[in-house]
Amino acid sequence: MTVCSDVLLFDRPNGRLGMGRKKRGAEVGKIQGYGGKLAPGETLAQCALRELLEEAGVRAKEQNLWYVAHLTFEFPHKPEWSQVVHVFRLEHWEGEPQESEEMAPVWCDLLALPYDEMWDDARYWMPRVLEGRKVRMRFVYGEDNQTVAQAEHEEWPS
Ligand SMILES: Nc1[nH]c(=O)nc2c1ncn2[C@H]1C[C@H](O)[C@@H](COP(=O)(O)OP(=O)(O)OP(=O)(O)O)O1
Repeated sequence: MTVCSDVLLFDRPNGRLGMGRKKRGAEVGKIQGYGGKLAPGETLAQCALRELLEEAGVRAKEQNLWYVAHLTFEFPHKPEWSQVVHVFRLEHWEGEPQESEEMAPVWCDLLALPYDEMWDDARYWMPRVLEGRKVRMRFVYGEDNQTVAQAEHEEWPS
């Protein structure tokens, strides 16, 4: 299955979360973290920082990335969309997110995230991540490829 890294810019002092609105691809119009597919030979953290730079022009250090979620998305009716996404929270970075070919930056109020404009799974896992919990979940999307049909917590391997 495709593997992706994903970064959430956690601007705690200002009570906001930095994400981007997708300008192209399957998720056009959706608000989501900055991220993309793992390139050969890359670690998840390297991928996260590369995608953040490519999509938002923001630089950050690996030591400031916090691993917060392991998410498996299954699309039985569109298998090519199925993927595993590793989510990192970032609290320190350099620069202000800039619009790129792929994303337009969006700052969201941490207390009122725009779940209606995000992937349907976000409402299940993001509140937990924002509470500081580490999450491992699996989602199965329904026939419309837009609505979560099944959501479950998974065990971390011991
Ligand atoms: N269901 C979902 N919920 C969510 O919150 N984020 C998701 C998601 N599905 C994908 N993402 C995020 C993870 C990652 O940041 C990004 C991956 O999207 P894509 O597969 O479109 O990758 P890209 O086309 O950006 O990859 P590259 O071509 O490598 O840049 O979308």
